[in-house]
Amino acid sequence: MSDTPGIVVMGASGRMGQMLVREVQAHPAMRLVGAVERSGHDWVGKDIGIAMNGPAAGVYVTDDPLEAMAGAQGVIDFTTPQATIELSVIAAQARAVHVIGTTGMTDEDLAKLDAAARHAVIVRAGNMSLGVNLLTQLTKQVAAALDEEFDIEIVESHHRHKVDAPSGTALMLGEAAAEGRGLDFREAYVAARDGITGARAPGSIGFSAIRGGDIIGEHDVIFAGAGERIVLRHVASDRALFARGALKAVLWGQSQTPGHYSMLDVLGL
Ligand SMILES: NC(=O)C1=CN([C@@H]2O[C@H](COP(=O)(O)OP(=O)(O)OC[C@H]3O[C@@H](n4cnc5c(N)ncnc54)[C@H](OP(=O)(O)O)[C@@H]3O)[C@@H](O)[C@H]2O)C=CC1
Ligand SMILES: O=C(O)C1=N[C@H](C(=O)O)C[C@H](O)C1
Repeated sequence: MSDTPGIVVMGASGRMGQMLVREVQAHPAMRLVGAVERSGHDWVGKDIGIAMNGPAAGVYVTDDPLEAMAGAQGVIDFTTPQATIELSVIAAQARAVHVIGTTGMTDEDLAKLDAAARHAVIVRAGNMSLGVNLLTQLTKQVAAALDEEFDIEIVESHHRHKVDAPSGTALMLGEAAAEGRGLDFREAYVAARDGITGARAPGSIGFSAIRGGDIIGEHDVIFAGAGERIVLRHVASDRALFARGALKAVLWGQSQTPGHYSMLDVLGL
């Protein structure tokens, strides 16, 4: 039995899933021990390496997360809210670190994750990159330094396949801005302006979402004042960025006590 943690990748055929499989396989301090896809997916039963048009990996895709988690110390999960919530119960039973990149969670979903995190380590972030997590801190700082004369707007752009809006990253940035300015995020939140909206409400935080092509993920936090504008921007040009953050999180989680953590905890920001 090896000392390196055994890692399961949930949603292994997805855009992030495939990236995660490659990164886990290439990492010297972890082993790929499982790959999960939804029931009915045509990769189920196949060797994950072959399914990804590469050499055999000796790991067969299963639709049974419980089976995949046997002997695993961590699971990395970039899927859907429903799949993530179901998996959180299984990961907690297995006492495995559950790293969650899935976005589009409701408050009810988050409460279920809090419950699972009483028994196991969960690390969840709408964006796993160092750059975006640093940007949340900068956003909080700038929002605190500027008064309400500077309107805060967040613009995000993603590929045509993305199903949720605003993005998880945009919400993280919005929450950081609200915190910096001492606003209640829910009260400040304004999305999807259309028609005769009336003038901008003072103290609001606006969100705009662009969807198209193969954009990996771009975020602007705009502080718009009279005669000047400050724009904080993050551009992701490679999904490996998110996968590497997730790998860092699953290793970090091995030495933590149960709880619901964020990438700020992992990165010490
Ligand atoms: N936090 C971060 O840093 C990042 C977060 N994300 C988020 O990650 C999520 C996934 O993104 P992306 O990879 O682009 O999406 P994809 O649709 O490409 O991948 C999701 C995968 O999950 C699979 N899946 C769905 N239900 C289940 C289930 N019950 N069991 C196992 N697998 C399941 C899907 O299968 P099928 O297609 O057959 O339904 C699909 O293969 C999104 O929420 C996205 O916003 C993305 C990038 C970075
Ligand atoms: O769906 C994506 O692709 C991404 N989702 C995350 C989000 O919702 O912010 C992170 C990244 O921007 C890519």
